[in-house]
Amino acid sequence: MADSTGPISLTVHGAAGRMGRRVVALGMTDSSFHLVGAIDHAQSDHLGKDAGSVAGEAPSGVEISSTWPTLGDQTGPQAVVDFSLPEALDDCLAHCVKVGSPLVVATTGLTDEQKQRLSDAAASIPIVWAPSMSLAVNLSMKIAEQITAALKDVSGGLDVEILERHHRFKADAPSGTALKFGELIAGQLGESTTHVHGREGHTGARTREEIGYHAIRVGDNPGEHTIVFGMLGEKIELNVAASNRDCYASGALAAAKWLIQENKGPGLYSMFDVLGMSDN
Ligand SMILES: NC(=O)C1=CN([C@@H]2O[C@H](COP(=O)(O)OP(=O)(O)OC[C@H]3O[C@@H](n4cnc5c(N)ncnc54)[C@H](O)[C@@H]3O)[C@@H](O)[C@H]2O)C=CC1
Ligand SMILES: O=C(O)C1=N[C@H](C(=O)O)C[C@H](O)C1
Repeated sequence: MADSTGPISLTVHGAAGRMGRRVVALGMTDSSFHLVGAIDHAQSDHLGKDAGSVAGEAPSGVEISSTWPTLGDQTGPQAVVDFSLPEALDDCLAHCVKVGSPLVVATTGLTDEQKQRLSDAAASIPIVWAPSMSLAVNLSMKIAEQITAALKDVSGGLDVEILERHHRFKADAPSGTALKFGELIAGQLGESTTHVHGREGHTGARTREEIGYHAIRVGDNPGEHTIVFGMLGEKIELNVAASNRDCYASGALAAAKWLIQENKGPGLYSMFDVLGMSDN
């Protein structure tokens, strides 16, 4: 149970997708949650089908729909978990603000304008937003910051390159996680850091200030990031890899529980907050 008022009424946005299905499946087996809504695109082939069945589980009694569930006079806690597409997020945000629902946003590839709308919405509802809901990835981000802080002034200079590998279906590049690693590492390196996406042709020698990003798309890889800290004479490679998508799905559900159990007010929270890894 999420708290004394009973299980969290869970709505999954993007429920028919690769991630949405895993959130539905894990949410159904967790007594802290009661699945009440499964939203997907109005043109989805899965509209009208049972969300549990689409997820490969027992029927849930909840059909995949393009309209939001009406929770009526139910007084228990509710939460929305979003794994969809950037262009789908605005409607989801508007709905959550309208009904006052806590929201977990996992979708990546957001525009600057969308990030601003997320911040604006967080003035009225609690939102967890993170490019990776994985414990191992978030811990690796903290380790990457520490390695950078320790090596940034190393004799001969430090070169940081970020390699990410994902399944062939991924729509955005580089991954939201790679960008977040880069942002955190740049925070340690300093303001003159530049971000270089791939290299081709006569690029000249690498500068000390740049972070390089390389996006690999292969098969069914559920997500892997390697941060290379190269020096003259030696290197460190920090590798974090998912074996399947459940690290993200269970992280998102943990974030929804955290919002409810900690009784979080309006605000924009990160997985560092959820995992107790924030600096402040
Ligand atoms: N933060 C994290 O830990 C993770 C984030 N992601 C991100 O989550 C997102 C989804 O990833 P996948 O599940 O692999 O993609 P997917 O393409 O399999 O699923 C997206 C789902 O959203 C649905 N959708 C599209 N338009 C919609 C609309 N207007 N309303 C409702 N649903 C709509 C699609 O029909 C589809 O079912 C991506 O941005 C991905 O990068 C993925 C894994 C982990
Ligand atoms: O699309 C994916 O699959 C993933 N997307 C996220 C990202 O862009 O960082 C997180 C994870 O790596 C899987």
